[in-house]
Amino acid sequence: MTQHLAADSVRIQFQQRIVISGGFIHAETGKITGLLGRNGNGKSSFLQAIFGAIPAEFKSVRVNGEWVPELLSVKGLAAYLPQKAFVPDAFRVKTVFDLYDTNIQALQNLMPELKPLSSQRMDQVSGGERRLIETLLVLFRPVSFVLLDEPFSFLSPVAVERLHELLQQEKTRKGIILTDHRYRSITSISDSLYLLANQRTYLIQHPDELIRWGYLHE
Ligand SMILES: Nc1ncnc2c1ncn2[C@@H]1O[C@H](COP(=O)(O)OP(=O)(O)OP(=O)(O)O)[C@@H](O)[C@H]1O
Repeated sequence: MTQHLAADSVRIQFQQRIVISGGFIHAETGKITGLLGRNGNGKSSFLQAIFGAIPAEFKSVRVNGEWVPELLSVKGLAAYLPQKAFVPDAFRVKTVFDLYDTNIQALQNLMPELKPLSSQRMDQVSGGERRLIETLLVLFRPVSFVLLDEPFSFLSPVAVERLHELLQQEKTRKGIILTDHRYRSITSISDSLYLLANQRTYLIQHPDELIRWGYLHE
């Protein structure tokens, strides 16, 4: 059965400054929902507030019509990839996959480049390798929804391609919300697309709207 996640009336303020006054997004299992926006427009804050990692002045988050105050408090519901690295440096890659109950061998078959990394410590892998590892840890959580903040950062084109394939594969089991500045990656993979601008989210129906809102040049 398709599951639905709807967040609306999201209002986020830091001190006196309103960052988002009317945030709305809808995601569902089987689909990838892309979120675009210029630097500082509030994409990370929006995802964090929906997940429950930061407080919002106001928000309404519903899953299948039921109000859920914090996604993060409901077991098996959602997982979130923060923009910044989150796995401690001293952990070995294999240990982290074990802790996350993720089958590293199955992933290594899909991504052979992970093989030589499994015995390395997190602070010994490259920036792109670390990003990929942390993205996979979150993407493969046994949850209904994943929220991914800039999973393509630091990734080489071939790693981006592989991650595209894994996202397409995982969306058959999950609803995925994705934000990144590699906008072509987002537009090519998303089933629905939102833009954050002027403190609001807008559902984008046509790529031209990205130009009209000043996200892209003509
Ligand atoms: N904890 C905080 N305290 C005060 N201001 C904050 C805090 N977190 C974020 N901001 C501000 O809120 C605004 C939105 O930040 P956010 O990181 O959500 O934007 P973003 O769209 O994800 O940006 P980018 O694409 O550059 O990562 C920025 O102006 C930022 O400086």
